[in-house]
Amino acid sequence: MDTAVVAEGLEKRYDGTTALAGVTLSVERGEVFALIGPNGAGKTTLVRALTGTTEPDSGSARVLEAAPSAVDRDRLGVLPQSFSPPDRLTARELVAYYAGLYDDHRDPEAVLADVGLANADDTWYENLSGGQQRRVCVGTALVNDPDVLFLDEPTTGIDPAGRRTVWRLIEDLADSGTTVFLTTHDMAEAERLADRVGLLADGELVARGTPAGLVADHAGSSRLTIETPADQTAFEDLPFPTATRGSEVVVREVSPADIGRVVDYLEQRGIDYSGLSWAEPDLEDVYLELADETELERTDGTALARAGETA
Ligand SMILES: Nc1ncnc2c1ncn2[C@@H]1O[C@H](COP(=O)(O)OP(=O)(O)OP(=O)(O)O)[C@@H](O)[C@H]1O
Repeated sequence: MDTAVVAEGLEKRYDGTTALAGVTLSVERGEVFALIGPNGAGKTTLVRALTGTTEPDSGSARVLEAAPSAVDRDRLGVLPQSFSPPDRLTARELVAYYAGLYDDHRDPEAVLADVGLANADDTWYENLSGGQQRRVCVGTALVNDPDVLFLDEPTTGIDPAGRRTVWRLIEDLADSGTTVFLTTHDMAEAERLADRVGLLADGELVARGTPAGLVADHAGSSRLTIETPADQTAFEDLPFPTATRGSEVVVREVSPADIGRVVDYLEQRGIDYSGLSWAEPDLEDVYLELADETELERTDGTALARAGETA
């Protein structure tokens, strides 16, 4: 398979902040690649470096075998994280306007219908809801039927049904051969859409792989979560590993067939519980395993800073 997007050793610093600390990755043609990671990890900076809207300090990027700023614009679609089209154009006028910027483009009416805006197409952009505005923006990014589409948090602010509309749209584009590079905080979105996922933390790509591969490598086993005032010691005779997490006890390596055994154990020992839930590990567990430390450091830091302020 040919490569559509390549980053080699990309570094970018802003004053004292390292946004990208040497990122190397490649995305094959027709692949959907999802970039996940905490706030401030460098995702938008990486998208900007790959689309030619920021210059890296070092390293290089290629899209469709060209430097990002030299890619044929007809072949590239970009939805930036912050995108403010003119407020006093209707959804229909906006999509038609962006269509007019390209030699070849899709039918704007069909694009509006695809993003679920066929009924709001005569409303000024400024009067659309946040989610409707984001749908218009998604429409403008793909109106030229690009070969490579960068979507920086495409479904932020879009309601659950609308999110599924956008997901189906992305799936259809991928089925027709479009390469999609997506950033998202929605693990269900990454897991559903992506062939491969990359996890960026502090400007470094700390893990990459298929969603299933990442889950197998980093997310641990299935778990039964029990809401209970009892702690782990009440569970020590269970033949499964357990851990106390706040007001819950988490029992690991429990298959669906074992749930009955655990419930019998609770009943026989008279252990109080108010809820039970069983879950397979998923991409969210991968994220929590690999990126949670960044959050803990950050929140600890904030708490300490606050303590210092009030002391
Ligand atoms: N133009 C800029 N000037 C100064 N610092 C910047 C600039 N752009 C990004 N940064 C910093 O670089 C780091 C990475 O930011 P970036 O926006 O790439 O993160 P992100 O992963 O996209 O975050 P989010 O999930 O919140 O969108 C942050 O610390 C941010 O403050």
